[in-house]
Amino acid sequence: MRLLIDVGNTSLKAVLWHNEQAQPADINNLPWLQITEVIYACVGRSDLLNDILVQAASNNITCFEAKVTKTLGDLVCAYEHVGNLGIDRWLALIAGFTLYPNTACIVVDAGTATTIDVLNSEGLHLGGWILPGLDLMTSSLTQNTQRVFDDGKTPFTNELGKNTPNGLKNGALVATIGAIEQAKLNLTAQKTEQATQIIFAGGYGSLLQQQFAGSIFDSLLVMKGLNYWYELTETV
Ligand SMILES: Nc1ncnc2c1ncn2[C@@H]1O[C@H](COP(=O)(O)OP(=O)(O)O)[C@@H](O)[C@H]1O
Ligand SMILES: CC(C)(COP(=O)(O)O)[C@@H](O)C(=O)NCCC(=O)O
Ligand SMILES: [K+]
Repeated sequence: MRLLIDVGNTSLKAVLWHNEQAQPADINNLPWLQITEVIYACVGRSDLLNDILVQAASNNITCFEAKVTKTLGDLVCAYEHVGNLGIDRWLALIAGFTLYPNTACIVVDAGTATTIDVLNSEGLHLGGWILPGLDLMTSSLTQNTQRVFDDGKTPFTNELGKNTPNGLKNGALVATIGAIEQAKLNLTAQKTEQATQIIFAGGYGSLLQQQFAGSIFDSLLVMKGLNYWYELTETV
């Protein structure tokens, strides 16, 4: 059984991977006797991992930290300085490429930040964008203006706003939708014949997925990426 950990900027997520399936993990009560290895990725506070890594060491369990490399199999990273790309983005790309081989993908991870990454059907990462996540978009406006307010109950929809919370929430949503639409243009410019698969992950992934017909939401995308990263890296 593998322990997979993804430390984001809002929360640490952990699952136990066994028989090709994820089970929820209680990080305060881990079944160390059954864990064979720990594989983790961190873009958030690395100190959140200290306790778990100490426990793993005292149980003689090896820990692997996933890192971005220029290539992984046929997948090629767009960044010149690959160490600057968020590992969560790379893992989501690894999962997208593995789950949808020979298919152009737009991978959207909507958490604290919303990242949008474009991958062509050959596995070439063309690049991407980092946007404030939906909550950061709205809070940056309410915190830096006198009169823009949220009421804590208005949902995000794609309609025109007719009051302030509506204008605020919907503005954040359509800005994000617009960026994803813009990402699609980068693939049509590449004359990709096959349809593009849009894949969503992250806390707001499910909400965004509903805006794009034919797209999918995979709450475990980064975890699957961790598993594939480990399997592909070990065999190289
Ligand atoms: N059902 C949900 N579960 C978790 N987070 C959610 C949910 N709906 C919206 N969110 C928002 O998603 C963000 C957290 O997403 P997550 O992918 O865990 O972030 P990160 O990877 O940055 O830690 C927060 O802004 C949170 O308010
Ligand atoms: C963009 C991110 C903050 C997203 O993190 P998250 O919203 O998942 O917490 C993370 O991928 C990151 O720190 N990236 C480094 C910069 C880059 O990817 O270019
Ligand atoms: K993200």
